[in-house]
Amino acid sequence: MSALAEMLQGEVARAAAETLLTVENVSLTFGGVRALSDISFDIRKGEIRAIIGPNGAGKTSMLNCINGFYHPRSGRITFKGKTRQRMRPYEAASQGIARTFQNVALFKGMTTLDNILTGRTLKMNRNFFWQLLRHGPAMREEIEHRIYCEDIIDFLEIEHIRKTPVGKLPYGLQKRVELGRALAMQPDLLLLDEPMAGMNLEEKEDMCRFILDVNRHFRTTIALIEHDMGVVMDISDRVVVLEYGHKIADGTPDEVKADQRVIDAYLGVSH
Ligand SMILES: Nc1ncnc2c1ncn2[C@@H]1O[C@H](COP(=O)(O)OP(=O)(O)OP(=O)(O)O)[C@@H](O)[C@H]1O
Repeated sequence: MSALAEMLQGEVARAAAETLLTVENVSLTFGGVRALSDISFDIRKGEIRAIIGPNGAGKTSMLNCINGFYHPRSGRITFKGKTRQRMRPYEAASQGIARTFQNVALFKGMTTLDNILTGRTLKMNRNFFWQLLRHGPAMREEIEHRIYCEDIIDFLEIEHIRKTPVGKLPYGLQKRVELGRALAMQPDLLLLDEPMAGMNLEEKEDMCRFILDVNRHFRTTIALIEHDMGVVMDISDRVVVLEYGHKIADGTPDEVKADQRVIDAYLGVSH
């Protein structure tokens, strides 16, 4: 093999190794509404990838396709080298995709610790019988899961609310607990749907710091939807922009910021 061919092969292999998820020509419709039209982009291992766009652009629908909640009408999604046509949310979760929601989705009557422990469910090996007995291997396993969750609680600086029912917590802290539960799944890919929605400035700054820390400390790849452009441009490695279900731009924050179609979309210029 020539030196050039070898080099090219190396490049291809490296690019493949660096890509965690590929979305290819994905389309999704609801009755007459085309929520997504022929969308393609990728997410590289270790990056923070933002998905932005005006209201109704298709951002949440895209996350829902990635985590198996919606099944695209056409196109395909490849995660960790495995291409799938249809996948259910629990299969996506067991393969390493965790998710938080636009409106917090926690068990409001349960404590912070118990909510975060629910994130370990898929990691539990002992069956229901052992868990009922709370004895032997099941007991040991539960202790290990609790230690793991306590570490996450320390990491997210929420020790003071570990025994508080989450329904009693302010919204910003509930969002942090939800992040904790997703982290408890030890995901390869973390999907965050508007993690800073409804937060005040201080809460937003905290959440930004935690997202960056999660990315660096756990090396978790993150895809996030966020409306706050300052935040998106500050913390993302790359940004994909949707408008009316179409992809209109894809690149670094600087590239996207300078793109005329993006400027028009955000200023409401009709095409
Ligand atoms: N379950 C559904 N049934 C019918 N239409 C839907 C459904 N989910 C989304 N849509 C439609 O698909 C389009 C894209 O919606 P989506 O929620 O993905 O946009 P979005 O960019 O996340 O918007 P927002 O920023 O307001 O959350 C919209 O026209 C929306 O009305």
